[in-house]
Amino acid sequence: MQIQEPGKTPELAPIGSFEQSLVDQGLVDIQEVDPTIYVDLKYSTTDNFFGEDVYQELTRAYLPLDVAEELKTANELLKFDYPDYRLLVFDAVRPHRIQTILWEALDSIPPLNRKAFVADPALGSLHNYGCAVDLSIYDVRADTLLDMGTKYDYFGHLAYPRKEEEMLLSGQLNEKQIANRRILRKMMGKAGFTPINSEWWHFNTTSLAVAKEKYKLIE
Ligand SMILES: C[C@@H](N)C(=O)N[C@H](C)C(=O)O
Ligand SMILES: [Zn+2]
Repeated sequence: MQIQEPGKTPELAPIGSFEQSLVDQGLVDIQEVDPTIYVDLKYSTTDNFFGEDVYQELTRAYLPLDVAEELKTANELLKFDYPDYRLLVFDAVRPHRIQTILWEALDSIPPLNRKAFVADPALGSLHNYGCAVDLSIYDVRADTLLDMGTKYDYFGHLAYPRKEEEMLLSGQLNEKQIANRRILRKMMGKAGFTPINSEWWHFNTTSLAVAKEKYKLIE
């Protein structure tokens, strides 16, 4: 895993024209708002569910300033209660054209079920407005991600927050994994984010209707 460590991004290319266009549209690099947030932008690597770097020139995690500030609040709450823990972001704003690529990559799943894992590009994802973030918790002392019971983008019931009790009873998740997810939900919830039922790593900051009114669709 290649993590962009807080405060230094040596392996990243200088900001290119696409990232500059995000800045021009009012988005900010979240590590400029909070240099203690870690980033491992999975779709900018080949370590993702379809094994391709689809982000290409997008190498940093961007959000609208107000959303980035909410994320900073979540990270501050986390650090206050758990000084060794930091938020680690897997995905932030996601261009709409990439949403289509993700949607089509899962075409073995019928559209009605697929929506639990990837938002239908015909409707749009909150990521396309910078109003959703995918993340976990990194333990800086142990130098590892917390065990959440599945990898990022594990598309199945084991990743479903609403199935945690059932997974615990069947022995597929343990108490510690669920406790770790609860820490993430608690900090994100206090900062104003809402979890979804089907992915422990995904949090929204508003509804799609409000996002469409208030923020720009990133193409
Ligand atoms: C693809 C996955 N990381 C994700 O973010 N899914 C949600 C539902 C989305 O596409 O908005
Ligand atoms: Zn997401």
